[in-house]
Amino acid sequence: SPAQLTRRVACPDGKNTATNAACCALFPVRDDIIKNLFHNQCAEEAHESFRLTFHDAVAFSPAAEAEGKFAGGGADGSIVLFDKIETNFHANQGTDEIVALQKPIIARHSISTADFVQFAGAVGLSLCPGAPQVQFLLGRKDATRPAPDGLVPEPFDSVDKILARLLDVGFQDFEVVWLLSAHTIAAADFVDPTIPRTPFDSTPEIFDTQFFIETQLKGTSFPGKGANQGEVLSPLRGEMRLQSDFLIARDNRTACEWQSFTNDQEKFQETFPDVFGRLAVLGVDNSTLIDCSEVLPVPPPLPRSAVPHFPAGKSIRDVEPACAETPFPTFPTDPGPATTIARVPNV
Ligand code: HEM
Ligand SMILES: [Ca+2]
Ligand SMILES: [Mn+2]
Repeated sequence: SPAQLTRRVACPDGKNTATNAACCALFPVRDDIIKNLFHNQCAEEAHESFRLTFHDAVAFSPAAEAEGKFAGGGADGSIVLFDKIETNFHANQGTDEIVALQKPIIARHSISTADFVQFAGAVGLSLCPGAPQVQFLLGRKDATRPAPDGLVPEPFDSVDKILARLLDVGFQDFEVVWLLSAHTIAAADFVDPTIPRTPFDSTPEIFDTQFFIETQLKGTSFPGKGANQGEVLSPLRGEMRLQSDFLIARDNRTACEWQSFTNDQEKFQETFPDVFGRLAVLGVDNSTLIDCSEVLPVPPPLPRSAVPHFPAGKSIRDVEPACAETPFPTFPTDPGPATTIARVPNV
């Protein structure tokens, strides 16, 4: 196979080999992160590190740059390097905690902060069953100045605003849907600060398609006292629904793409690496980067029991279909009484 034809070098640690000697330095970083930051689980810290990749990278505006303004360096580590400034931006609420946990780890390795942010997020993703294998490229330069405020999407932004912002960094409407696959392993701490770690789907510990199914169900209640800025009614007790996810699931530019993921784990897994790979190098001169994807762990497969389903108590009658071209697929309903979704644990 092509892999066997690639010459590998022995790493100085005496344990690992790599296709490029520069990747050797990442093995101890990976092991440190998995053990001491994630405790080997797809839980809060892995989710937050994964989210941080987006908040660092998306703070970049080619449109503003074309007008001669500095508008962020993209995946340049600025959210960690200038954390006193950037973690105070409203859209970055809550990122201060994961930044504080990442800093001592960055300090004990020789890796750029910009690379660390993207690497830690990719490693976090790889701990989640069902996640696809993504790329990791090494060699980003660190930021010398903070990104300006206003570039990270907010859950109360209009669909027009979110799509325009992401188009500025190169993502088409349908690719915004691909990116939002990330919300299958996600929860909110600050949308309703009285109920931190309230998940966006019933399975925040696995990278499955439930997020796309559940966001299409009619909203019935709030997980907390409700109607916070950026929050809309959710269909399940203990589940948080962002207004932005609700609207993008129902907008005629994105609804059919959204629906197409509900019953297609294969498409879901194949599309995410493309958009995540591009996100991870926003603003970066990628001609000098080295492919170290081999250092990332291979994600565990989805458990066989994880098949697309309507949560207990829900059926096709609860769906608010929004794709005019294709009827919403139907799924078996989980047995039992309607359940309350547990909050994501801290590990
Ligand atoms: C496009 C518009 C997006 C909006 C408006 C948005 C908004 C949000 C909000 C409000 C939260 C909850 C934050 C909190 O209160 O703790 C959240 C969580 C999260 N977001 Fe997004 N997001 C977007 C796109 C993305 C993308 C592209 C990624 C890809 C990496 C992503 C990854 C995550 C993750 C992993 C979490 C969960 C963090 C945790 O569980 O601690 N989001 N998002
Ligand atoms: Ca999930
Ligand atoms: Mn969180």
